[in-house]
Parts: sequence; structure tokens; C-alpha cells
Amino acid sequence: MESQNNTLFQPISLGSIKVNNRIAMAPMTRSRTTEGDIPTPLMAEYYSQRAGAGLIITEGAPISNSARGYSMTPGIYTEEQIEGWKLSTKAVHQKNGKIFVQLWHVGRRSHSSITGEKPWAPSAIKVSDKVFGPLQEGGYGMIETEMPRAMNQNDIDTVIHDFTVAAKNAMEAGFDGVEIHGAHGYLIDQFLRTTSNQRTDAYGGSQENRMRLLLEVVKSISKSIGADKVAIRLSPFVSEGMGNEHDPEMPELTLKVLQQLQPLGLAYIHFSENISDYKKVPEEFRKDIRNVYSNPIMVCGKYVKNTAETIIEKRYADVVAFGQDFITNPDLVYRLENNLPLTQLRSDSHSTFYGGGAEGFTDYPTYQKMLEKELQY
Ligand SMILES: Cc1cc2nc3c(=O)[nH]c(=O)nc-3n(C[C@H](O)[C@H](O)[C@H](O)COP(=O)(O)O)c2cc1C
Repeated sequence: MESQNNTLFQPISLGSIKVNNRIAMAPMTRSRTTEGDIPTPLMAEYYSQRAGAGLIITEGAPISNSARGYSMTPGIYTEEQIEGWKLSTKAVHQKNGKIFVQLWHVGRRSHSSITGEKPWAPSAIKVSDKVFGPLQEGGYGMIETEMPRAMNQNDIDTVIHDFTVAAKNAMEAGFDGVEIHGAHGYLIDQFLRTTSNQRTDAYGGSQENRMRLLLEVVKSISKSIGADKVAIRLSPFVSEGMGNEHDPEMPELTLKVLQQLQPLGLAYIHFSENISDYKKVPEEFRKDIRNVYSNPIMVCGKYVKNTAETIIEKRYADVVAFGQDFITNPDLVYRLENNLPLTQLRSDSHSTFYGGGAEGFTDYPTYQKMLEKELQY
């Protein structure tokens, strides 16, 4: 028997907010802003269509110009961008949903044709990776990343400052909280790993030094907007792919990070378990995590209804985020709750993941709409 207060469809408190169910919409870059990285009314429509999620986490939002790695991703550092985001937060709140913004610094995974400067990184080590370049003749296209420059102390202070200002901007834009992108080989993750961080100062070398930037960012934002509105996404087990090299120390380092975060009372910790490759998280590690961290945990990566229920029943996680299923099923929670079939990605869906307009973005129907359409024939 499922315990009454431990199922996917029951509310839970995540820091300062109460969400209606344990199903979150995972952060997903869709690259549909205007030039200037300004969020649009179409994005507000897309997020409001998905407001049945217990919590929506927006696509990664660059916190500054140097944080950008992909064209057309919505920033959160100019007045116009804050105004643009207000459309989405308002639309989601009108439908009784909750929405966090994912705060993003890509670090070395960028190119000067996107930011006008060399990418920032813990160390000057290039990653072989492609990013979504600027508009050129023939449209947008993927371009190879560039050799980054190692950040100095001033740059580190700037990054902490920019994250903090972006979090304040998020409050002004009406978000319920912020999720710091500490996963997938982006800046904060780059600092954690020996493969990308070979610094010899206070931010490199020992595990304590490599986790310093992460902790300073979390604490600075928490001081500014309240820890109960702050979350962080980590991906200790996502190794190959997305510029994220395997580092055998990551599980141990992650447990140390969690020990430091436990007393802060964050809204949740979000573990991205796989994106392009499968690497099963050992059950022992899940137990270790629970031993050091008792506050809300979210997990994400190839979950389906029954695996999501199981992980919540086992109490390894409190919330499960779904990614691609939310692209194709705006009413995903309703469908899961009522055991209705899910719309699958079309064979050409990948071409509408990034860039473009309504197609593959806001034109996926709810189950109800599909039925109505069928009845017309
Ligand atoms: C189109 C697309 C864009 C994504 N963009 C982001 C992003 O901006 N930030 C992030 O942390 N993860 C991003 N992800 C990863 C998802 O959050 C999620 O971890 C992944 O899709 C696995 O979950 P799923 O199997 O339920 O789709 C993206 C995934 C997809 C498919």
C-alpha cells in the first residue's frame, strides 16, 4: 500500500512554497527569445500551458553577458529581460502554478562570437563541444567552443555578484524561487571537477577548494533572497557528453557539498541523473545522500510514472522532474494521474527543440483537445 502522504500527486512544501504535486517540469532550453535574449509572450503561453506541474523550472537563464553560451536563451540581467519574464510568471501564477528560474553561467562552453569576449573558466582548458552560435548568413548554427581564459579573483567576485543580482532580478520578475545550474559541465560544475579545474589558489586543488565557488554562490544568493527560495541542480553521475568529463571524486565531493548545504534550509537539491548517457546511480549512493541530506530532493532523468513513484516511496527523492515528456504533454500531470497515454516525440521533434516559433513548442495539444479533435471526424 502506498503511504497516504507519499505519492506523486500529493502536495509538498519546498522551502517557502507549497506545490500541488511532486511532479516538476525540468529546465529545458528552447532558444526562442528575441534578439537581446528577451523572453517573449509565446514563452509565457508555453509555460502557462504546463502550469499543472507542481513546479516549473524554466530553461537556463544566463546571469550576465559573459554567462551566455547559446543564442536566443532568455537572460535575467537587463530591465527588458525582467519585464519579459513577468509575462511568464504572471501567466503561470494565474493558473495556480509555481515557477523557479534556472540561473545559468556556461563558463568555458561558449565562444567570443556570442559574448564578445573569451569564455570564462576555472582553468584555460578547452572542452570539445558545440554551442548554438550567433545569427550568420544562412541562419543560426552550431559552432565549436573556444579556448577559455582562467578566471582571476576579480572574475570570481563578479560571478558571485552576478548570480546574486540575477536572483534579486528573479524576485522582481515574480519568480517563486531560483534554481542555480550547478550541473552538466557548466561553470559551477567546471569548478567542482579536477578535469576542468587545475587552479592552485583557494578555488582549486582540494575538494573543499573546488566546492568553494558553489557554496559562496549559494550563500550569497540565500542571504539576498532567503535560502528557502534557493535550489541547486547537480549532476555527479552525468559524466560523458555535454563537456562533462568523468571525475571519480564526484560522489565523495557531492556528499561533502550536501553536508554544507543541509543546515541552510534550501528549497530543494536537484539531481540530474542522465541526459545523453545512461549511468545508473548506485542505490548505495542514494542512501548515502539521504544520510547526510534530509531536506527536499528532486531527481530527473528518464523517469516514468512507476519509477517516479518508486523513488518517492523509497524516500530517496521527494519530487521527480520530467523533461521531454513535458515538451509533448502540456497536461502531463493530468495524464499521469489518470493513466492516459502520453504523446511521444515526433521523429522530427528534435529539429524544433531549439529555435523557431510555436511549432513543436506551444502546439502540442492536451489530451482533452485531442479527444475533441477526434470527435469532429
Ligand atoms: C531540449 C532540452 C533542453 C534542455 N535544457 C536544459 C537546461 O537549460 N538546463 C538543464 O539543467 N537541463 C537541460 N536539459 C536536461 C533536462 O532538464 C533533463 O535533465 C533531461 O531532459 C532528462 O530528463 P527526461 O528524460 O525526463 O527528458 C534539457 C533537455 C532537453 C531535452
